[in-house]
Amino acid sequence: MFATRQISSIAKRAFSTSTSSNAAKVAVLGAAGGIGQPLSLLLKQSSLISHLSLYDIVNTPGVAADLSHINSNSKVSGHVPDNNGLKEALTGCDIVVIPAGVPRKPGMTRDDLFNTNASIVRDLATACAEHCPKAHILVIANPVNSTVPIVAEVFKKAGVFDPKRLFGVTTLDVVRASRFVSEVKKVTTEEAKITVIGGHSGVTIVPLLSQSGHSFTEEEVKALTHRIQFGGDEVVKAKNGTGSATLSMAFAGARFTNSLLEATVAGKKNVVEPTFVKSEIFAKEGVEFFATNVELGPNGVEKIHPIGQVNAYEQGLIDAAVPELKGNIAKGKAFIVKA
Ligand SMILES: NC(=O)c1ccc[n+]([C@@H]2O[C@H](COP(=O)([O-])OP(=O)(O)OC[C@H]3O[C@@H](n4cnc5c(N)ncnc54)[C@H](O)[C@@H]3O)[C@@H](O)[C@H]2O)c1
Ligand SMILES: O=C(O)C[C@H](O)C(=O)O
Repeated sequence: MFATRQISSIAKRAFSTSTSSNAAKVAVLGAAGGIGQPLSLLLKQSSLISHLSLYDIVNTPGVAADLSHINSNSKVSGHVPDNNGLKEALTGCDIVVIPAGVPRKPGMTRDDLFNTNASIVRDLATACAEHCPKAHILVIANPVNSTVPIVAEVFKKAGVFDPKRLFGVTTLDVVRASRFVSEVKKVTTEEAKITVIGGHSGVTIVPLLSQSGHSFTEEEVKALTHRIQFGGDEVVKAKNGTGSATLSMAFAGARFTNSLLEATVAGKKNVVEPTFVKSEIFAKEGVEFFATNVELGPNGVEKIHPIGQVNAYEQGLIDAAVPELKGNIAKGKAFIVKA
């Protein structure tokens, strides 16, 4: 009893209270986890964040206390479920990033996480729809191809869905693609900007190497494509049962969040990031969400870039991705619509 009360009072405490009006309240849900902690550390460095609100079912008071000693200007608060912790974490939020959920172990697909993560994401989305219906929602929790439709359906049910403000975070795929291509072509990562479209799992991850400006042998294309599509498996295998990518994901999640902050808070123009959003590109094929490069603006999605020119090999990859994506999206949607 004493311990619970003590945790609650610490949990509600906000630290380092300097704020700026030209900055946003950003919540990280799952903030005490493998991604959540380094992501929160990276976001603590942003001058475009006035309040970093950390929520998890455990341990956020400690994470918040620790981060609050960093002398950047944002306030940090830590919240757990006690005493309306989720409501407090979310109220007034401009951006909510969701890495809450279980990660893969070797031998699992991302879809194998659905049974656990679908309800976690549904419940967090329900709270967002109630307490910060206008916030931009950035979904990291896997399987992204299904969890993004879950958030959409929850927001639709609550009558607050704005497709311009819902993003599946696929940034790690382009981060990996850039790194892997830079190694093969012996160029800097700035010289290896790779467009990746589709979704975020296996064959739904479609790198468009032909648009990179580099030339590749057929073997290089096949090897790079496979490595980009299954890069997550490399990390899962190397971590040997202790989780999946956390540090590179924190880097990628911070990159996307910072780009959105630049577009929404700082008014920067021509901010483009790849992301899995509601899109017309394959809507006729029944694919409601699709990742392409997206221009971000003050209200979130400003302009969805077309796929552009692809070669026959890439067209084959797209043809394999579309039916898989359709099934993943339908599964997420059905989880809410029939509930
Ligand atoms: N989109 C991507 O590119 C990408 C990349 C890497 C990992 N992921 C996914 O991100 C998720 C998290 O990975 P991780 O390595 O950080 O896992 P983790 O287990 O280290 O951390 C997850 C955190 O979520 C918390 N949590 C669980 N249920 C919660 C709830 N209802 N409310 C709030 N918090 C809750 C846990 O307490 C834990 O701290 C996984 O689903 C993983 O597959 C996605
Ligand atoms: O591979 C995973 O399960 C985590 C993540 O989706 C990744 O791409 O690293």
